Amino acid sequence: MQKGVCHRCLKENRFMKKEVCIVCGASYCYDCVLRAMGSMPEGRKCVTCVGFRIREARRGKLGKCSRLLKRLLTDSEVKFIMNNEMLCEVNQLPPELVFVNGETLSQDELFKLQNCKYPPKKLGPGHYWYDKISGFWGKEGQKPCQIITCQLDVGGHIKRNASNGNTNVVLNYREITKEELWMLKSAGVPCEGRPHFWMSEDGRYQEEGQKNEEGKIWDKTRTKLVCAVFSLPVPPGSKNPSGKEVNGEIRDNLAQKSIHKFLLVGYDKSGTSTIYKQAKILYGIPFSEDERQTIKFSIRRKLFGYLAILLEGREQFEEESLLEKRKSCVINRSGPSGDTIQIDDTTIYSIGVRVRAFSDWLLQVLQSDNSEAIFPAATCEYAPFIEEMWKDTAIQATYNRRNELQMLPRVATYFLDRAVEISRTDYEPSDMDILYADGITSSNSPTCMKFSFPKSTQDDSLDPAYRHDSSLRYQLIRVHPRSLGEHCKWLDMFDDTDIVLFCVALTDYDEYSVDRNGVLTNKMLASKELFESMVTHPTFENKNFLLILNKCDLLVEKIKQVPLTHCEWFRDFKPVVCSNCHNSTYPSLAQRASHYIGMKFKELFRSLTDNKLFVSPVIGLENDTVDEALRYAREIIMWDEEDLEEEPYLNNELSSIVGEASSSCFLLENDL
Ligand SMILES: Nc1nc2c(ncn2[C@@H]2O[C@H](COP(=O)(O)OP(=O)(O)OP(=O)(O)O)[C@@H](O)[C@H]2O)c(=O)[nH]1
Ligand SMILES: [Mg+2]
Repeated sequence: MQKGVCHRCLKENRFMKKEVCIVCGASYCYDCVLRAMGSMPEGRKCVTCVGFRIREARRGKLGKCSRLLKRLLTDSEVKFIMNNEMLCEVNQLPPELVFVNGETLSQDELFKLQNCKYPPKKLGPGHYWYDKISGFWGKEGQKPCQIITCQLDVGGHIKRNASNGNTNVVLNYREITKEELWMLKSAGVPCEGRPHFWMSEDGRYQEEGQKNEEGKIWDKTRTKLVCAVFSLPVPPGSKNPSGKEVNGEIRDNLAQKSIHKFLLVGYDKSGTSTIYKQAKILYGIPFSEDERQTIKFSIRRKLFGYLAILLEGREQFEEESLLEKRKSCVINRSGPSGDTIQIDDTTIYSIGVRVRAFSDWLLQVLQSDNSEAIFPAATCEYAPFIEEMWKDTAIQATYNRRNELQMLPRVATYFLDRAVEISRTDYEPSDMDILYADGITSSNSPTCMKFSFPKSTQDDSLDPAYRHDSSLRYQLIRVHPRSLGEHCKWLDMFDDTDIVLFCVALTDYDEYSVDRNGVLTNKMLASKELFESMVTHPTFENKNFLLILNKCDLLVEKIKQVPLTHCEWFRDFKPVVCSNCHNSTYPSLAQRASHYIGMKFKELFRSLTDNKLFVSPVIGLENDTVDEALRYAREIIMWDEEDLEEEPYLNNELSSIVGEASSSCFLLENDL
């Protein structure tokens, strides 16, 4: 039967949702489903399929009916049918299809497994490994996906290569995977040599041959964070035992869905940490005390750096004005009128003794190697000097000419305006300060946050089933490319990513940085190279990619100074110059440049994957654009979930519709 056709009335309507028989896969439209499926004593099966075993590929969908059925029947009817579907005997998993540590299960063993306190989630036919001592559970050849109840007497003995690890580190007979090795290292477990550890369910471990048992690895927040980033399981907490779930309780269809993962990556300084922090603020995820302290320290250190630039600028201005004075003296002496009027502004840029002493000290410290060590203590101690210095007329005069100081970044103004407040002992950074400050953690280790989207007005244009999705959880993981290794070789640790948010700084086209091999490279080309290695990475085949074109605000200014063709990849950018087109509906040069860059990435993506790249322009420092981009990412994942096996063309058809919902995305989607 052709796709999109109802198996009963044979009418074709590809946009109409259909309900599918869990045995034969036949799909029925709204008008036919009740006639074809009858009273559904075993759930959604054609009348002729009742009594037959379900198609195993559909086991994950047991108990999760479509919106169509919910529209047709009352809540309690749907609940009753779904209950039957999950609990009736013929729909149960046949034990002989489940292998644990290489051995097939008996009915008894399967019962034990399904009814223990923490049973495996989504158990279907297949080959699994189970470490009885720690409770680790996973699919054969893969990293652990869950920690289930330990000491269950099911299946055979675990094999060393059960999870296909190649780290030379053995845990309860099994060689662990590299993700687990990161986890152990994060917990401070010494993994040098070829150690064999014994680890119990509560995370206490002991190296073979050593007498002492070591503390629990699960007590460390860092370990849990690493687990979250690499999708490794943590012990089922007492607060949230999953024990009862398997016994047929129907939970909300959406709540059952596992967490959706967004992987945020971009070349150096493309703005990933800004977007990450923006997301935290947007979705109400507080910064931890640790993060706040780290950022406070970095703000203060930066402030000292900005002050130093001001001080150097002052010196320069002072010298210039002295020179100017000398010149004007010469002119005055030889002037025809004999006038002796002189404007003496040298005093404006000269500073007092105390400020000069402080200034000398600061410049010296900044140039020394151990400034890191001096700063934390020094910042508070010198707060009174900062105040005095800030009030100094010479400094203020220099600050007024800050546009001439090339070394001073734009963001400096934000912090310098509040220099006195920031250097006080009781200063605590606000969310805005954190956003404007650089970085989020002191190292470049991956960071992640779980969040859900608050309901917005835009959501009304979405499918009703997704409207109230505060129960849906998302995870944003920010990874620095440096921690992905050469050619992104560590990328496979993020194999369960739902969508990659690839961030590009639009202003990179005329900027350069030194690459791994010490060669000066155009940053846009370096960004392109990183994009290529991610897109072509074997584990990322067929992944959704959303290109985030960041720093739109800065592009507007830069494009006036430097043409886009500066970058060799953009040589054929020829915007039509239209002298009469000054009205606001006509796209600006920056908009056209950003379209064009988006299009270049789209072309590249299509040539590498045959898939469609989604694009979203963003200003990292403005919350609404970041919100829009993340919601767009959510929409893209949703289309994927709209059962693509039934309607594979949905993706393209919908993109323009949804484009309208996310206005800034629309611009690109439509034009390209
Ligand atoms: N004006 C403007 N500045 C931005 C924008 N996005 C980021 N920035 C600034 O660009 C700089 C780099 O941004 P980050 O978020 O630190 O970039 P990153 O990707 O984390 O860079 P790494 O530290 O190399 O990982 C910071 O000073 C940000 O404040 C933007 O959209 N507009
Ligand atoms: Mg950064």
